Amino acid sequence: MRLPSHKTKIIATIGPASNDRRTIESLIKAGMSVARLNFSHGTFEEHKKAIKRIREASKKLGRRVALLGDLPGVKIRVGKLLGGKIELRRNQTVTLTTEDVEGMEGIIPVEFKDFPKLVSPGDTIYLSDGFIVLKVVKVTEKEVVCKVIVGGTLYSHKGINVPNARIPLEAVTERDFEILEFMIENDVDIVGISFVGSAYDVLKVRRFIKEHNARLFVVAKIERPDAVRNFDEILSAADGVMIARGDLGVEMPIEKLPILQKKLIEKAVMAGKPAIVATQMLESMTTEKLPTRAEVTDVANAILDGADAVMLSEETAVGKYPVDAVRMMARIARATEGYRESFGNVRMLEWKEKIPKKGTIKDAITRSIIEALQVIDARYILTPTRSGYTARLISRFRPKQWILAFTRDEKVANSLMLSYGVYPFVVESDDEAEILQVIKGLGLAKEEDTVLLTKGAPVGKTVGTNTIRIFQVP
Ligand SMILES: Nc1ncnc2c1ncn2[C@@H]1O[C@H](COP(=O)(O)OP(=O)(O)OP(=O)(O)O)[C@@H](O)[C@H]1O
Ligand SMILES: CC(=O)C(=O)O
Ligand SMILES: [K+]
Ligand SMILES: [Mg+2]
Repeated sequence: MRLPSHKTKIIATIGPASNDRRTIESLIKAGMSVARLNFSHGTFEEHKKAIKRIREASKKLGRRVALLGDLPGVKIRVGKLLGGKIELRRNQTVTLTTEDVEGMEGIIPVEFKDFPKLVSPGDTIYLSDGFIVLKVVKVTEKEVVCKVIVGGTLYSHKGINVPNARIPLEAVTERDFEILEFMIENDVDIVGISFVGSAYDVLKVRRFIKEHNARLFVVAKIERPDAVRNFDEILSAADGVMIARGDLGVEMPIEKLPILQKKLIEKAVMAGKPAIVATQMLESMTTEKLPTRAEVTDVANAILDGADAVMLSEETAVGKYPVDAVRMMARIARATEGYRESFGNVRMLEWKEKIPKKGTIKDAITRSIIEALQVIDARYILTPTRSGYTARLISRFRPKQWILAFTRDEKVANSLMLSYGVYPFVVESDDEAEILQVIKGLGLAKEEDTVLLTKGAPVGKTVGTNTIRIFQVP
C-alpha cells in the first residue's frame, strides 16, 4: 500500500452530490480520511446507504475511512420553501411564521414553535450562516415581521441565528439522542455535538453512549460564545474539538475568528486532542472548478495553526466538484506541511519545551522521541496503542515521519483517522514481530530502514508506554 501524500486529515461531508458508490470511491482515492454525515439534513435511509457505501468502498480500496455523525443540536432552521428557494431583496418586508406552511415570496416558515418568544422589535436575525440579514419590525404570537437589511437567495432548511437571544433549550435535544441511537446501531465512529455550551453537554452524551454499551469518539463543536468561554472544561470532557466557523462566525464578531482559531487549536493540540477546522474552507468550489486564492491560503493557514483535520461541507455535500475539492485540499496540505517547523504555530522543537522537565514516564518518553528524531533519520514511528492515547501524544509534536499506530481495536483505529500524521492499522497482537511483518507485508518498509518503536514493557503494574527502541528493520 501507499500512505497518503499528506498528513493533515481531510473530512468530507457526504450529501446528495456525493452519496453514490463511484463518487465515494473517488473521494477516498483523492484523500478523504473521514466521511461526515450531517444529520441536520437527509433521512436515516440516505445516511444508512451512505454508511454502507463508505464501508464497502473503504474495504475494496484498502483505505481506512472513519465515519463522523454530526448531530443537529438546537439550531433553528428555515422550513421548506416552494421550489427549494426564494429571493430576498433589500428593504422588502418578510414574515417568519411558525405555521406549518411552505415558504414563498414574503413568507418564511420557521421550524421552531417558540421562535417569536426569542426576538423583539429591533433585533437582528441572520439566515444562512449570516449571508442574509433581517431586522425585526413586529412580533405576534406566531409571526415575526422583518425588514430585509441584506438580501440574497434563501434555500430550504438553512440555519437561523439570533446571536443575542437566550435559547431556552438544552444543547443536546431529544431528537439528538434518537440520532445518537441510530449512530450506535449503525456503527458510526465519531459523534460531533453541535452547540455545546459547557462540559455538561458533552458528559450527557458520554453517559448515553456508555448506557448503550457503545463507544464513540466525542467531538465537541465550538460554535457559540458559551463554548468559547467554557473551552477548557469542554476540551477536557471531549475527545476532540471542531472549530465550527459557520455558526461561530455569526454568533460572535466575525473578525475575532482568526485569532480564536489559533488559540483554540493550540490548546487542543497541547492536550493531545484532535482539532478540526470547518466551514467555507473551499466554499467557492461548490460551484467553481478552482478555489479562490483566499481559500487556498485559509486551508494552508489552518494547517500552520496546527489543525489535525480540515473539513469540507457543502463543497462535497451539494457542490459540483466534490472530488476536486478533496484533491485540492490534499494538494494544499502536501505543499504546506513541510513548512510547519519554519512558519507554523505548532513547532516540534518549541513545543518540546512545554513538556514538564519533572513529569511522568510519558513525558520522558515523548521528550526522548523528539530528541532521537533530531539525531537519527528514522523512516517511521511505530506505536502500539490500546486507546490511541500514545499515538496522539506523539502526534502533538507533528514529527515529519508518519506515526504508524497498531491497535487491536477497530474503533480506536478509526478514531485515529482524525489525528495529524497518524496512520492506524488493526493487528491481532501488538508485538514487535507482528508489527514488522505488517509493514513489510504492505511494502511500507524494507530491510535496513531505521525505525523508532514505542513499547509498554511491564514495570511493576505499569503497562503504559515506557520504552523506545531504535533499530533497523531486519
Ligand atoms: N444530506 C446533506 N448533508 C449535508 N448537507 C446537505 C445535505 N443536503 C443538503 N445539504 C446542504 O449543504 C449545506 C452543507 O453545509 P453544512 O454541512 O455545514 O450544514 P449546515 O446546514 O450549515 O449545518 P451545521 O451547522 O449543522 O453543520 C447545508 O447547509 C445544506 O444546504
Ligand atoms: C460545521 C458547523 O456546524 C458550522 O460550521 O457551523
Ligand atoms: K449538524
Ligand atoms: Mg454549525
